[in-house]
Amino acid sequence: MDPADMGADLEKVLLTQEQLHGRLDEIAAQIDADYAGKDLLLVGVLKGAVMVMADLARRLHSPVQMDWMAVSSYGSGTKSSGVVRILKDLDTDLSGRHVLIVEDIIDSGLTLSWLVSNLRSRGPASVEIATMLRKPDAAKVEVDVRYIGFDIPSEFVVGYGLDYAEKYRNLPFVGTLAPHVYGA
Ligand SMILES: O=P(O)(O)OC[C@H]1O[C@H](OP(=O)(O)OP(=O)(O)O)[C@H](O)[C@@H]1O
Ligand code: HPA
Ligand SMILES: [Mg+2]
Repeated sequence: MDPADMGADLEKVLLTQEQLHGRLDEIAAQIDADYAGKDLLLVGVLKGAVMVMADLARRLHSPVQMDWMAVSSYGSGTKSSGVVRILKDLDTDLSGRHVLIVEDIIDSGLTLSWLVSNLRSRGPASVEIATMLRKPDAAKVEVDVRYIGFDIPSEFVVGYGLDYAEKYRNLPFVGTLAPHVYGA
């Protein structure tokens, strides 16, 4: 897709579709090797993780299970307050399971840090994280991440599942928005 298709809303492309897919090939191969002989449950975090989940899962060679959670931070306008509410819980019992959480981005880290301890309390055999993007300079809490696509600067990005006001998730690449989109 040409950035021009979304009007003049984009400022720059940070990661192309080819870069995202190339990195997913490598991560999928690592996951295949690490979980060889084990039953793996992928847990996608709605809605941002939809694209990475779909593209990662199709690259894996074992018949994984996929389940979804929807969570929401609340607090007055803050992005991730660290206080997280479950909007949709898993359908799967985690006892004894090898769980791999699939995320689009770790920004402050608050969402995942909460989610990891929530899922660990359910008696799984293991809980690890795969994220397409991470903003190391934005971390408010350290999260132990097993698989990382790319470290990126602390800029607000959209595309490949990531939204601004619920839009732009369908861009096949990751980019930044032009200032006029934010009303600047
Ligand atoms: O590291 P953090 O600062 O906690 O931010 C990362 C989280 O924020 C975004 O989700 P959001 O809550 O916006 O929901 P969405 O996935 O539906 O866009 C993103 O998809 C991560 O889940
Ligand atoms: O940079 C971002 N873009 C979109 N959604 C997000 N959620 C956390 N960080 C981001
Ligand atoms: Mg989001």
